[in-house]
Amino acid sequence: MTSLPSLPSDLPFEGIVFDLDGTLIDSVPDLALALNALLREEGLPPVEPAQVPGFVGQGARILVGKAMTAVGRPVADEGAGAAELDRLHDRFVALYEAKPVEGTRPYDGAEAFLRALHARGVRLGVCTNKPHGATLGVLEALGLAALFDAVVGAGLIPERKPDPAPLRLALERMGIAPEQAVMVGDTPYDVGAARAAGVRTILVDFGYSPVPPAEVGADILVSSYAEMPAALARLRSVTKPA
Ligand SMILES: O=C(O)COP(=O)(O)O
Ligand SMILES: [Mg+2]
Repeated sequence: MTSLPSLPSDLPFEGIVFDLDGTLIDSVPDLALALNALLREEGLPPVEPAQVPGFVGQGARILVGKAMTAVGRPVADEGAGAAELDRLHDRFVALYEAKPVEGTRPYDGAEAFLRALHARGVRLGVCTNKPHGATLGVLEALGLAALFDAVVGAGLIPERKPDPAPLRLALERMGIAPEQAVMVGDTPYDVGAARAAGVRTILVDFGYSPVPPAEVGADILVSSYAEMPAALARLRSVTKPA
């Protein structure tokens, strides 16, 4: 049996909410597959997988819009463009939901870290801008769904990160007060939501942040899941977000 990472003996929080794409899982392979299937149907050229991280983090509609711009057919999100973007978004989500985990994998050490926290009785949640149905499909397919007390994906409520509302909903469902929580994410959208909700933050530097991770303003920055136990211990000196 794989041994679980050792956590600090005294944890300075009761629950952790994780972002999904770019934080727990590298989902770009399947996002790129679905995007390119959509572009092919539209008679447009494909995007390079290396471009896709720059599209992820603000939800599927923005992802599709950025891809359309990248292939030279920008769609304005107003008037007739908004209806066109709705159509492209719905088709993208259908294509993605049909094949969400062909190449998607948790980052090294992420699953063992989740299992160690779960075994310690820490309450766990997911708060993502990925559509809610697709989020549940990915977590089930990767065998991670049972580890979480709350999963909040896009569409459950109208607001998306960096608005704090979806994070607050996840915490409410976990039964955790903001000051007893930590948010682990990869972008300014995660840190923005957490600060607005009064939640401490850990940022991973290997995700899809559009700005340099050190400039995002998280309380603690880590470069791998191996660094997480020490990061959790350091949270003790982070009393509340600035
Ligand atoms: O933009 C998305 O679709 C998902 O992004 P998130 O899991 O990083 O919130
Ligand atoms: Mg993310």
